[in-house]
Amino acid sequence: MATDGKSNLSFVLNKPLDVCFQDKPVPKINSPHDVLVAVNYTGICGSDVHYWLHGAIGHFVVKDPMVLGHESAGTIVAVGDAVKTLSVGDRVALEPGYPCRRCVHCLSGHYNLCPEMRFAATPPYDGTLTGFWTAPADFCYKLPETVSLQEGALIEPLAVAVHITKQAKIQPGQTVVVMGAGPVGLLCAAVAKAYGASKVVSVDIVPSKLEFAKSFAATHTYLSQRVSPEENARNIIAAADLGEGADAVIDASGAEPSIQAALHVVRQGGHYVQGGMGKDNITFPIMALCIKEVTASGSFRYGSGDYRLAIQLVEQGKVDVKKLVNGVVPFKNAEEAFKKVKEGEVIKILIAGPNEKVEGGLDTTVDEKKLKEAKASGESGCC
Ligand SMILES: NC(=O)c1ccc[n+]([C@@H]2O[C@H](COP(=O)([O-])OP(=O)(O)OC[C@H]3O[C@@H](n4cnc5c(N)ncnc54)[C@H](O)[C@@H]3O)[C@@H](O)[C@H]2O)c1
Ligand SMILES: OC[C@H](O)C(O)[C@@H](O)CO
Repeated sequence: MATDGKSNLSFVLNKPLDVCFQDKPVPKINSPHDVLVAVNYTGICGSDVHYWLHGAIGHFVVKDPMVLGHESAGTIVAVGDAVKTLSVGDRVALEPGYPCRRCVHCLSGHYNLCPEMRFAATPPYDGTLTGFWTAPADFCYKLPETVSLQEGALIEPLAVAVHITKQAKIQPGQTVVVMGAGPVGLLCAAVAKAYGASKVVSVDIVPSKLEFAKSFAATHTYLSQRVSPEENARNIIAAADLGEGADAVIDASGAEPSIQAALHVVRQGGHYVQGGMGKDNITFPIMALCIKEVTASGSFRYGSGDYRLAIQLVEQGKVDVKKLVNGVVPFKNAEEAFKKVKEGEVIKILIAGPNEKVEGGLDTTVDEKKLKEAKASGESGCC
């Protein structure tokens, strides 16, 4: 496809709360192993919203204008000479971070830990809210015929959940508690179920999120109370009849009270996984970790095999990512979509690529009032 002279409209963050649309040059295929993709749909992640609001996450600071977005699916429009696995017209989920492939972490199979990672919409690298995107072919995953491009945009957060849930080492029949019922927590709950968990308990501070969790993947839910972490933990164990405690507990909230309760919910010898990213430092119940011999793991993004497994879970109908999507907005309404996510009015909203036609609107099902109350009380663990 000839892309010379084509428009490549992109959604650019200049500085906090200052965004614009820019027509950038269509990127060139610079390696014979790369492909050029027309982006069809992009989801908004909490980290995109955080950059939009604050211009930084930890030591990643937006110093120059940066294109936002990293949860995308698209259609191949050109391939480099060495590409054998993809052809023009293939629909793909985009894995948005490219490691160096040479360092000790890459060579040991943990490329998500590569210090040279170039991750979309993490400064200084541009993101995928753009018309055309170049990528190494092996970081573009062909979607099966039964998986739509909109579902394809949800593969990124699902891969995050796959990676988190893998660390929890769930065996068939085990019990799992997931703290937080935002997109990542909901997807962890669904993956835990797909891994064979017999009970999956979703915990949140917003009732409507728990209602949705019950309809999505949770077998039990618990509305966290303003009581001690120990008491919340006892209540969770009682509510789901977890006996000595849960075999595995995943934090997908990043909130300190949730992390504290998690260490009291997990059984002796159980697994705890930190998926949520909240404050850098918190008070952590280290005695519970020690005395119960809990195996605790961190989880960051995704690595070998996670994208493929995420796509299989969708293809096999084990995780219905469509249910998370409240609506699709045209590219020109990207800022409006960011506002909706910020206000907690949606679970997942997709922004159509600049060359995509969009029908329909937004379905806002989340209990906005409760969420605002929670945010005002400082309980939310968003990064
Ligand atoms: N580890 C990774 O690679 C990775 C990748 C993406 C996102 N994240 C992080 O995962 C977390 C979840 O992402 P998300 O997109 O679902 O975010 P989100 O903000 O939509 O979801 C967080 C949920 O936690 C709930 N919550 C807040 N305080 C709570 C408490 N005390 N107890 C129980 N629940 C509570 C909120 O109501 C919300 O539903 C975020 O912290 C995000 O930064 C991590
Ligand atoms: O899904 C990937 C995550 O959004 C990113 O790693 C971000 O949260 C930190 O850079």
